[in-house]
Amino acid sequence: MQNASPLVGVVMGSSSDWETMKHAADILSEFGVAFEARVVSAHRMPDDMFAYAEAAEGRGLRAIIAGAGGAAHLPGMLAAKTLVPVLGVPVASRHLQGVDSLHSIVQMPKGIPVATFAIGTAGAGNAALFALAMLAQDDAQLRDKLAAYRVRQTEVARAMSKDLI
Ligand SMILES: Nc1c(C(=O)O)ncn1[C@@H]1O[C@H](COP(=O)(O)O)[C@@H](O)[C@H]1O
Repeated sequence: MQNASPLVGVVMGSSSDWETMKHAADILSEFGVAFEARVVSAHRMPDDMFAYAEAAEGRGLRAIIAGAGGAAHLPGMLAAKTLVPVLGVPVASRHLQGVDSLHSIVQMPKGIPVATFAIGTAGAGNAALFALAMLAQDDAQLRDKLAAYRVRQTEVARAMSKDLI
């Protein structure tokens, strides 16, 4: 669903974040929600990052999932420049395992919120599920798909017991 007009932007500070962020993209694909994936570094391409944030609402984006590692300023800077909700994903960093990324994203000053998720792939997946839950507020079909996803997940969890003694 990368050709239809995107509803969700999946952005990241570097292509090295894609291993993590593709877990968000995979879930959006699974649910058939149009999205785009872009590298938009606040540090390395600040003007592009500003332009992306400024255009987001007019382009019809309903959520931006932003992943970054280390001094992870991207989600907060995007949030500073747009009213589109920003969902921050701390990417695991080489030396500090993403605790630095988490703290960078979660410690926003009052007034500019970033919804912050867990470090790594679980956070990326949950950010996508959260974006879907927001979109499902006015999309009954999507709501049904989310409900079915939960049912399947429960079945998988229940089946786990059979492998135990
Ligand atoms: N945190 C940021 C930002 C930003 O916040 O603007 N731009 C790049 N980065 C991060 O730098 C890490 C290393 O990047 P490289 O692998 O390209 O050296 C990545 O996790 C990226 O998100």
